[in-house]
Amino acid sequence: AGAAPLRPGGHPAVMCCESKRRFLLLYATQKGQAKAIAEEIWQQAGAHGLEADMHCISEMDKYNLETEKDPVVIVISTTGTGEPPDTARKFVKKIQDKTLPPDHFAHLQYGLLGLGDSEYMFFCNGGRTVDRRLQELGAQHFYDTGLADDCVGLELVVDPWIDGLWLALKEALQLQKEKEGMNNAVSAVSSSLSTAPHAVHELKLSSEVQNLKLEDEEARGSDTLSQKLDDINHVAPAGDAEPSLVHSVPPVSQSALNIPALPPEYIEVEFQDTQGENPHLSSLISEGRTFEVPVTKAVQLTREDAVKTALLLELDIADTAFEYQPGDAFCVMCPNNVSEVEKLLHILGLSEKGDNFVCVKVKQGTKKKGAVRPQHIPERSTLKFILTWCLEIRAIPKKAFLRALVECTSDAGEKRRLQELCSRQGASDYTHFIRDSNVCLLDLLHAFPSCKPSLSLLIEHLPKLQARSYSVSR
Ligand SMILES: Cc1cc2nc3c(=O)[nH]c(=O)nc-3n(C[C@H](O)[C@H](O)[C@H](O)COP(=O)(O)O)c2cc1C
Repeated sequence: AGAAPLRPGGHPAVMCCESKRRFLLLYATQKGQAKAIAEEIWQQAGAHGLEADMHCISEMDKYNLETEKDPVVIVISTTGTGEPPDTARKFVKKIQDKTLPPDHFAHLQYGLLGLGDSEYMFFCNGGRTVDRRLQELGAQHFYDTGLADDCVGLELVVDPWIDGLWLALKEALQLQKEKEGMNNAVSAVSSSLSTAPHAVHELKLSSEVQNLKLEDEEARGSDTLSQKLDDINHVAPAGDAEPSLVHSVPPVSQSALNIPALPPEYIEVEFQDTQGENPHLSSLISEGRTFEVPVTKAVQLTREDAVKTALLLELDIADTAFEYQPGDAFCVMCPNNVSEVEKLLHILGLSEKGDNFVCVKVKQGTKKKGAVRPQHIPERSTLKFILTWCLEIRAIPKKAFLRALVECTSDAGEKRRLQELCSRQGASDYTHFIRDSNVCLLDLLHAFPSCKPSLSLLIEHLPKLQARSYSVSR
């Protein structure tokens, strides 16, 4: 019920709501990404008329897979050398029990999203282990397993996986409803139904997405930003017959659009005149200590034409005192590029305010359920600090972000194109011109010059700038 039909320039039609159907959502995380993704699924569920009953997989007193009738969604990462996260240990031990019969989970329908990093030998092994064992115990997929690679960007798999999840869940719930109905009416029929083929939504995600490769990082450098847009022929297409980032062709350009509901605003920012220090970088990480160390050597290991650039960086840690051993992880925090931050400030009309302290609060009376102040924005820091150290300004904008940007765009043509890009009808344009092209916020703001978002909107929609983890080896 989240997508209401919208005619060009029209208003969303009122749609009736069904009572919300439940599904169980379990996450197993080591560093927080699987949890953040589960929270995103939890948040989106409402707009799809569904309710996610979400728990950490370790909270085994809060759910019971032995009796679970509703579909189960599992988001699980990998740590160590192909191990499931610590929070999943007990769960894995429980399902590994050799005495369990092969139909132990025959009643269970599930979809699994594994997180990993292809730089590691045992890619997504935590998720694969759980997936394999659930299959051995008779559980059935209602949706293809997704394996997301942190090395090229989890979102390349996570976003389409979540987009496809809703239809698959609805089909699974419908099937379950029919099954229950049959069960109630004629018990004899139920046994044959349980073995009937599933109306599974075949996405073949896992195989497709693993083949995605990272675009040359160099092409994302700030100096080449606008060049990139020209290069990929999105701003200046060959002719009107060709679609581009800013230009659509029939049928998209002529159709009525189903666009997502406008996400409610929930952030308020206030500039303060006070002076002071920005927080120490260590406050941006949840565990461990931070050290600022010089980079003493940087060598490009790959050729210029390599699909993915690999760099050997040497850090001088002579002046730091800490113990480490093979298997430990270092988290490297890379700030956003200074000139990109400056460009963003300029477009936002906030160049003068970069050094002002900003107070970020939840907007009073917001309609967003459970709105909380983003934890990754410090209580007291300057605007430049937030844009440099806290927000992932190069993230690929999600459809909800595009939907919100529509409201800040004055040019009618640009507004319509942004509506198309977040609409159901424009789904393949979104994939092609935004996701696959690695378009980021600055690209969009260059391509749609009448779009003038507020700082609060950016804080609502730009994800946390994550520290990147690297394992220590001998
Ligand atoms: C110390 C460490 C070990 C890891 N080991 C693996 C591994 O063996 N296989 C893999 O596919 N990914 C591995 N990863 C990558 C993580 O699974 C990946 O970054 C994931 O997105 C983390 O999700 P989380 O924050 O929910 O734990 C490892 C990451 C770290 C920091």
